[in-house]
Amino acid sequence: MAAVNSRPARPVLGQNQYGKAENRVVRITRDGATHHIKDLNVSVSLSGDMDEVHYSGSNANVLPTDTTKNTVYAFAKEHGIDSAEQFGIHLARHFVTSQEPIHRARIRIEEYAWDRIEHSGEGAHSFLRTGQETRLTQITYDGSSWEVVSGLKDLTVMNSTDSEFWGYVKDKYTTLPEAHDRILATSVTGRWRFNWTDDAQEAPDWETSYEDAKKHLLRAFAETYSLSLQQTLYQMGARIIEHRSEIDEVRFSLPNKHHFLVDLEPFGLKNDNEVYFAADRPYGLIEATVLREGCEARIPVDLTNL
Ligand SMILES: O=c1[nH]c(=O)c2[nH]c(=O)[nH]c2[nH]1
Repeated sequence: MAAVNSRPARPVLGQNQYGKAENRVVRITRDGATHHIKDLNVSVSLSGDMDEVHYSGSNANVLPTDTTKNTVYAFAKEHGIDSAEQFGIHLARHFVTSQEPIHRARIRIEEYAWDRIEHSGEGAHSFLRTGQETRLTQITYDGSSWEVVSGLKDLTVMNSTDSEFWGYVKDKYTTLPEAHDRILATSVTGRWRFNWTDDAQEAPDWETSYEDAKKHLLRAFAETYSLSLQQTLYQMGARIIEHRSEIDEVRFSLPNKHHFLVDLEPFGLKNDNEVYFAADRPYGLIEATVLREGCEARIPVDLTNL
C-alpha cells in the first residue's frame, strides 16, 4: 500500500531532441545547358544542454528549428549537394561545432531519383521522376565520431521462378501447400552501416558505394536459387559485405509479397503456374542483419525507427 506513495514524485527529463523535420530541398547545378538535380527531404534532430527549455522555458540554448531549416537551404547553395551523405555530414558538423549547447546532431535524408528524358531538342534539363526506390541516409555526429547508415526503401523486385518453399514445420494449423516453383517478390527496405567513423579516415565515395551496394543486393536477389526468402535475404546482405569493404553491417526488412495460384479448375482450365492472385496482406515479414565477422550490430532491429 505504502509502496506506491513512497516512490519519488519528482519527474525528471529523459531523452530529448528537436529540429526541423522534412525540409524539402531541390538543388539544380548548371553545367552549361546540362542541368543536374538533387532532390532531398532533410530532417534535422539536435540534442545537448536542453534541460532548461523543458524545465523553465528558457530558450537561451535553443537554436530555433526555423534556423535549422534555413541552414539546410543556405548550405545547398553555398556547398552544393555532392551526395546525401556528404550534405548530411556538412550539416551535422556545422550544428555541433558552431553551437556550444548542441552536443549531437542527427540528420536523416531521403533522396528521390530523377532520370533524364531522352529527346531530340536543345539542352539536358528535362527529368522523369523514377518510380523506383527512395535512397536513405542517416548521419549522427557527437563532436568526435560519426555514424553513417545508408540504404533504401520501396525497391520492389520479383523472381517469376527459381523459388521454392517446402520442408517446413507442420502442425495441426498448417495448410500451406509445399511449393516447388513459386513467385518470390518483395519490396526491399535495407540499411547498411559504414565503418567510416572519424575524420582521420578517408571517407568513402558515397555515390559509388550506394550504386554498387544496390547492384549487389539486386544481383544476389536475381542469382540466388531460393529455398526461402530468409536464404535470399542472407545472400543479399552477404554480397554487400563481401564486395564493399566500407560497409560492416547490413539489415533488411523484406515483406514476402505473396502470389497465390488461382484455382481455375471450376472453369475447366489447368493453371500451369501462369495465373496468380497478388495478395497485399497479410504478408510474411522476414528481417535480419548480416554482419562482417567480428563487428557489432548497431542498426536498430526495427527499421521503421531509423
Ligand atoms: O520464404 C518463405 N519463408 C517463410 O518463412 C515462409 N512462411 C510461409 O508461410 N511462406 C514462407 N516463405
